[in-house]
Amino acid sequence: MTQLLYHSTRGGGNPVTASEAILQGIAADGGLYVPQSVPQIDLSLDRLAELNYHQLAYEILRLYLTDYSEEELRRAIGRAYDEKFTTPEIAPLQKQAGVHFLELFHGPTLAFKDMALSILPHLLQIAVKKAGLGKEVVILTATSGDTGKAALEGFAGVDGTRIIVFFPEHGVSQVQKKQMVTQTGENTYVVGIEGNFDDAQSGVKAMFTDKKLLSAMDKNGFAFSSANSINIGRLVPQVVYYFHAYLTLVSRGEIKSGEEINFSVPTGNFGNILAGHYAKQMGLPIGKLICASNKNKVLFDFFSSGTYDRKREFFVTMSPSMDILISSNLERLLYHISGQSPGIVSDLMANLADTGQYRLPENMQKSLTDFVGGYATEEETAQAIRQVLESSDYLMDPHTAVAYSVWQKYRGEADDQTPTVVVSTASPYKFSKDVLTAIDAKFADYDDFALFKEVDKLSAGPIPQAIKDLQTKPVQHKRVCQKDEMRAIVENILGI
Ligand SMILES: N[C@@H](CCOP(=O)(O)O)C(=O)O
Repeated sequence: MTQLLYHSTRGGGNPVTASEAILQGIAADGGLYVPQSVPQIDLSLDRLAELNYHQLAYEILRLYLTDYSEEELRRAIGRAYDEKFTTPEIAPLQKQAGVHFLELFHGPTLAFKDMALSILPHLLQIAVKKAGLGKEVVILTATSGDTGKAALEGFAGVDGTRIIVFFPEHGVSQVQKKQMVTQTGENTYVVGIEGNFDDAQSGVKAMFTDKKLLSAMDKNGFAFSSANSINIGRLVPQVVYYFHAYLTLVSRGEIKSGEEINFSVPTGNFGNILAGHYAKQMGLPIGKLICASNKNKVLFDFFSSGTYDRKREFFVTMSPSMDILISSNLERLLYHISGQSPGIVSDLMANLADTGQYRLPENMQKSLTDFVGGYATEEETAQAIRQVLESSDYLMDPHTAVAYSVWQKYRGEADDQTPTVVVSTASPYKFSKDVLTAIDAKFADYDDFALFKEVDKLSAGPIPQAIKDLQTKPVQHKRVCQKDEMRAIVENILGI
């Protein structure tokens, strides 16, 4: 098979192999690695429909990670998708309320991030060996709630790595925070910041291109990588579940092979939905990718107007993982729809950095037809939770509820009856208080932990083992910093 190489969206440096891109996390010029071309599936959908999740993952991953051997990939897949997932299906599909929910929260941390962060540490360790790196890899991670815990779980105790997670001290759910600050493992560091996710992500990205810091890291035997979806090693495993959802519908006779379906995806950093876009580009029959935002509707405005404008009020919502105004992965989409022009992407990104906004040229705007933007207010999100519980006895978390609400509005407005998969990104247990308050205001007086039993009563399945004893677990991490202290914290942790 010919080698698939990866380029920086901003054109700097030479193309790199998949393992090099995964190891670096982000390109040296601050751009994101993108495949030089999106590979095409080389097996028929009918043949793919015969495969289980592991086999399917191999068939997708081998097309992107061409410098990994078959044995390396199969072993990594086997170790990633094992009994850490509470269902052998890995990503079950539930037909409820006129739609299909793709449940991606049956992994160890109860969020879709497990789908990629269970395998990324294995891919990274292989990459370290291939590169003969001889350095400790420091995984710098910014989180708005879910990535952080999934990354900690994936990298805790992994030889040759340290993981440092920055999260908004006042912008995640109680369960999300407790999941992170109780993380054990000598190579794990968790730091709250007095700022929002965008501050955390910008601080992390700046460190990746900070020459002085990089030189100090190098001298002391460290190298950075990333567990965020800016790392292509996060995105590729996410492509798999789009295929899995489609093929499950074919196997169940819900659709005919080749028929188009839509996906409604709750999105903040644009990584999840971009993985769906790659699946479509690979040949999966996807009609619309519905990009569902919460009250922080920067992506909705972008798709409606062609202008990206992050200069606006930032809201803390009941879907905190999507409280994001700088959607990193949009840069990759811009690269693809610009005809792979690093010059255009660099200009747009420079505008974003300098003025907080950019406007797409007309021809690029016309290339956005795969996507439909929509958003749900807090009240619409709560209403969706109530409505689906009442009609179908099915309990959604607030992120999933955003995607459901946006899909409903889109279907009505566009009169589009295409079978649809709502990507269900987190367990309702992670947001017990908000979920239950959406149903009955009396629950607003309780905390997340006190309400696990109530969630259990509402057919969400038994309280997951992963969070059963969370409330009483000892706190391991107490660091909190200002947003301009992130670099100093990293230097302190590494002793450089
Ligand atoms: N929703 C995320 C924010 C970071 O996104 P990522 O997909 O780039 O890791 C979170 O929960 O942290």
